[in-house]
Amino acid sequence: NHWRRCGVDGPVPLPLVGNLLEYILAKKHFGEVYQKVYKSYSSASYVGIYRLLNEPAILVRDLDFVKDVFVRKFNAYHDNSVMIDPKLDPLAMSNPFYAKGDRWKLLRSQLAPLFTSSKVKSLFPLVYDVCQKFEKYVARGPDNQYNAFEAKDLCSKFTIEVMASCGFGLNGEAFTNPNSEFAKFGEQIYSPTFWTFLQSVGGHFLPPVSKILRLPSIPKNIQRWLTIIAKEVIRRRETENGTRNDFLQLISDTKENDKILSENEVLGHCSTLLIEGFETSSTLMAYCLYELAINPDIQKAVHEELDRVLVKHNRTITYESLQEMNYLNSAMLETLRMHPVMSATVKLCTEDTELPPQYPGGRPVTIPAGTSIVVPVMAIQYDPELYPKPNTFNPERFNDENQGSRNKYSFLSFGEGPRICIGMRFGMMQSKAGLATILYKYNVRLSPKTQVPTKPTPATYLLNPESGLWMNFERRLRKL
Ligand code: HEM
Repeated sequence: NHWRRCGVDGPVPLPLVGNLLEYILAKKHFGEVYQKVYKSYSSASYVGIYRLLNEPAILVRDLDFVKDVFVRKFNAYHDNSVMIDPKLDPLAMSNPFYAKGDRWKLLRSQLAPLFTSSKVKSLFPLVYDVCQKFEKYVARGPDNQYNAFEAKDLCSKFTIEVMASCGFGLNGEAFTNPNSEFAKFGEQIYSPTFWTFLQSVGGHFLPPVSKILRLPSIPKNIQRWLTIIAKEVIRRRETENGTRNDFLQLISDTKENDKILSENEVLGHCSTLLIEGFETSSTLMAYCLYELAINPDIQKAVHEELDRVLVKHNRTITYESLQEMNYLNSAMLETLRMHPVMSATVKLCTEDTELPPQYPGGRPVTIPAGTSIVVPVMAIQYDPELYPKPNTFNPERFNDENQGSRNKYSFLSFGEGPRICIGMRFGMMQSKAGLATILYKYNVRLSPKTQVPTKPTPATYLLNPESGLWMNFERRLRKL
């Protein structure tokens, strides 16, 4: 009765599971469940819903309200509606994504200097080295009974290797050693399993239950492993007196009030970058390859751009050449529109706040502090009023002209405002470098094993293709 009493319209909930029955039965990803609600209330600026254990939440529809949440009323909506237990998850305590209030401000300010354009550019040589390994690995061909590469797995190898190198200055051996610690880490933390499903449900919807079940956001053995390698690398750097241009060095050199950060702070930040940095980018890369494989004309246009740009750069991918690949950039943004890695962002309203009327001519409503605010990113990015023919992959939506004429808050794959993804520039750079490396040399074809259209698995918090994205790479014959 909560929303009925407040005079807010919304779907009738079921006991315990609220409006998330299909999610809890693992039939749909929660992003798809929110999309269904979004579509059913087309004239409302928001909808009153219930999440698990019938927690009342507001699902935002109107883009002006979205702007309030991310920017205009940031004071009331600055925290993410996620909770972690410091005892269970000491490393995640350094991740700004989980941090609240002043602690978030501090962590964000410590990380921000790492992501300026010049710092991102300075990391490019390390990314380039990994691109070379990536190319060699693909050239060797798939090594499985399906005679095809699974794109998510393939691209994760690339991004794990990049993060091992750019984060810690280590060789992750993701391409050469199937038992490498880095490869196992990637698999364990993000591959869809019953554990990741429980962790997603517990950590993001039912924090008290996750506390009782003792479900950390990062598995304990991974926390131990990360701590050991980071400490070892920090010690080695101290004794060798070496410097290397990577995240670990940049963080170690960071000063807070003229004091360098403690070893634990450095360790916490490195683990944040490793965890946030690889899965998001590999998901973008894998879905982009999938979309290009099922849209051969668009793939052809990407190839033409690569040939045109790289001929000017000695047929070598450089940081500068990446800046000239505008069409590939648009294809990546269109991929993120259709496959937003975080299909919904959930903020916490931290003070009693007046909302605009739900329907034109209605009256304003005050919601209490503690209410979760769901921004249904996937639903907004599939709204035909914002993106006509939303199921069609069309990179032209992201050329300068079309992007400029659309409401800024209709594209939320990196969030917006003061909490926008801090690693956006680096994530786009590493993904673009990896994609350009492969696409310059190969045509991408889908293997019959791939389900089209692809469906996200409900078992992971971030978007993940349910039955994989299987594909083959055929060497391109380029005219000289
Ligand atoms: C394609 C790649 C990526 C995508 C789609 C992505 C997406 C996102 C999204 C949606 C958020 C939440 C924004 C919000 O709370 O409103 C976020 C936050 C964050 N991302 Fe990314 N991300 C990507 C790459 C990266 C990389 C490469 C790093 C670091 C190396 C990174 C580090 C972070 C951090 C630390 C936060 C928390 C920021 C805060 O709360 O202040 N991300 N990202």
